[in-house]
Amino acid sequence: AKDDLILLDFWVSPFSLRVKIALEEKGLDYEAREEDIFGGKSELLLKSNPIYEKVPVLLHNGKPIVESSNIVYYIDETWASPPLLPACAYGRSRARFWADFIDKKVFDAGSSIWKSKGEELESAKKEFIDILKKLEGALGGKDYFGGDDFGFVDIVLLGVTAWFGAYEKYGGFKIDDECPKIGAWIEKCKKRETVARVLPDPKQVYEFVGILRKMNGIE
Ligand SMILES: N[C@@H](CCC(=O)N[C@@H](CSO)C(=O)NCC(=O)O)C(=O)O
Repeated sequence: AKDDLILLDFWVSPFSLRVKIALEEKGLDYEAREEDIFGGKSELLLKSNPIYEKVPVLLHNGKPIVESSNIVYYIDETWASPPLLPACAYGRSRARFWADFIDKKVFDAGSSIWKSKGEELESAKKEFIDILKKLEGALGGKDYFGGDDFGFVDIVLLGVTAWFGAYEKYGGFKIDDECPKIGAWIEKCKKRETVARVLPDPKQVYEFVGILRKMNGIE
């Protein structure tokens, strides 16, 4: 029988976005079920991810897989083609290193930008750009992080790029000026049908961050 795939989702979550891109790349049908993460999480979410109570959660024939990079890894191991990770252990370890770096650094550094003003904002912006420069170094002259083909690390970073326009606006910088190779990589990835289909509208993300700023008392 066909696999039953349900994604417990939040439309603007960079982490949910990673899973959607991976599912699209594998050509899988899935149901994205929107969670109200501010007002009231569903019983299914609380039961499926009792430890963090966060989205995304992928339910595969009822079995919950949690943590977005981990879910993308599971998808790649469960549906082989097209491969998102290399076959060799060294290549996989390098991919997981960069996914972990992205997980630890990029979203939090970006959040510091819209959460701060004045001096704090300046240092948050510098920190974010330093992190992007390290990623630019990893990309080098390659088309994608893994080389010639789009894959795991691209997907892990792409989810967060949906918020980059908001970071640029609130931070007063242009990624194309600071990290031109990353800027070019983003444009290339956005041309992929599997990415274009699931990326939220940057204007709507910017408006959402405006709401978050109000919720956090930042004007
Ligand atoms: N490390 C996890 C982060 C998921 C997350 O923060 N999800 C947020 C929505 S997106 O910002 C979430 O579910 N927040 C609800 C809450 O914090 O209660 C992952 O990669 O899946």
